[in-house]
Amino acid sequence: MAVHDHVDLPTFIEGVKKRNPGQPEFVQAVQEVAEDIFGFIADKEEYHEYQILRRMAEPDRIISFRVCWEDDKGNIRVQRGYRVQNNNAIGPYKGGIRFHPSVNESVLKFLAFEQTFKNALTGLPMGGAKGGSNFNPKGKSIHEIMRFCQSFMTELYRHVGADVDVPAGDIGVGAREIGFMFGQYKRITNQFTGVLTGKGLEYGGSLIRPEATGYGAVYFLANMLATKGQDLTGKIAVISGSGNVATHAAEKVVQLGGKVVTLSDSEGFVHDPDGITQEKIDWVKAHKTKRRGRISEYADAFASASFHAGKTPWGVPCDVALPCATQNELLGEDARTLVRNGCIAVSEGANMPTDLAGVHVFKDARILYAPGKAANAGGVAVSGLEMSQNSERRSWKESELQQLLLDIMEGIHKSCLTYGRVSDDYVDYVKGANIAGFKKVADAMLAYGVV
Ligand SMILES: NC(=O)C1=CN([C@@H]2O[C@H](COP(=O)(O)OP(=O)(O)OC[C@H]3O[C@@H](n4cnc5c(N)ncnc54)[C@H](OP(=O)(O)O)[C@@H]3O)[C@@H](O)[C@H]2O)C=CC1
Ligand SMILES: O=C(O)CCC(=O)C(=O)O
Repeated sequence: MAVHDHVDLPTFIEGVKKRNPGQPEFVQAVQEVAEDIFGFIADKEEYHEYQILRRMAEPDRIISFRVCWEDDKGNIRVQRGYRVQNNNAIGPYKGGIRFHPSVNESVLKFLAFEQTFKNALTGLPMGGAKGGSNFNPKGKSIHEIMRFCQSFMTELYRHVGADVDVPAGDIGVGAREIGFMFGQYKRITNQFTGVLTGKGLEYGGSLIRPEATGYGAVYFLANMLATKGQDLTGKIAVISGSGNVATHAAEKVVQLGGKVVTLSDSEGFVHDPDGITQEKIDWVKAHKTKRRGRISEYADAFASASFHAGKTPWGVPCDVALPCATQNELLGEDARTLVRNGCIAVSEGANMPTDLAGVHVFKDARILYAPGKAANAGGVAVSGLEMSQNSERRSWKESELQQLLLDIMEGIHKSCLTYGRVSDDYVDYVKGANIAGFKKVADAMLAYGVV
């Protein structure tokens, strides 16, 4: 057999940097994966010959388009929309849509790349994609949001479809925005299909999809703790974010006997040493989704809490941490603080919330550390189940879906053990998730030859 040139890891990363100038988030995501995959494929010639990792790190296509909409004062506004379709080797493209001023090609490419591995880990047939716009929903009226969503879909509709690419929500996109986009897709195409997930229950949505990402991240955490003979009872949890993922993660921690002491948003964090109970979580949910308020107002509503402007919550001593806001919100120094303060487990509800330096701190300290692509896969998994229900034209019971979510998170945890066990007492979950996700997609790509 011919022996093909093997580039080494530094040369590979240099190549990724050169081909993707000014895209630090994408380079970071690829580097984190490549650090593990290079070891795994060292003696596997076929993966080299067919340039599998190199091909995975080049999106199938990037669609970028203009989105025009009219604000309430009659001004014409122009935004940029994207869909990055990274890889559909194992199923239709699948992944959320983000509306946030920080959205750019680098951010969406990293998210679509990560999504490819995450979706493979779920065991369901879904490829990886991500989309969005630099549109800022904050401070916009509901009619402005609606007009923007309709305009966004007026271009996106030609690139998506129930068997082609199935978007869902992400930062700034919840059930309300999915409703506006689904309505516009239906109107343009005159078809009622499962083109989006995260829909309302009245029109094809799935039970427990809103809860699934946060709950799943806590199930993964519980699975990790169980390997050490521990559970969440009495554990102090520090959580960042106060959106969909953070509030549902908090809810599940409380249900499993833990005490949540922080939540945050982009302006700072609240610390409530008395614990953020279910009643307080319900207040936060209503505050964020209905009143569209800021987390600082939690400290006005609950006397036991203090607000820390411009700060992240990682300095608050805890047993477990769940970063559930955004990428690179937990840096190397924060990771060192968490470890120093006795944190024994970190489960990422957000995508790539820990920077590379932080990842290395957690690995070196040998604490239980689950990367987002494993820990937050519950959301897209239930999206996959929503697609199945739409295809069958029926709705499954909540108890069935709850059990499936538990089973899928346990399955992902097992895959991480299979590929990430380093010694009797240490599992590298990053390595486990990267290799398990890679192998499935890579083997499908090999089956297709060079395409
Ligand atoms: N929704 C889902 O099913 C899934 C989401 N994820 C990931 O989870 C994370 C949170 O998503 P989700 O809860 O859905 O989004 P939401 O829009 O519901 O909430 C986002 C939260 O993160 C905060 N946030 C956003 N940007 C920043 C920033 N730059 N700095 C600090 N805080 C920030 C927001 O604060 P503010 O209100 O101030 O902007 C808000 O509290 C993202 O990384 C997303 O990709 C992963 C898997 C599935
Ligand atoms: O449910 C989905 O399709 C997407 C979820 C998502 O965007 C993610 O897993 O990051």
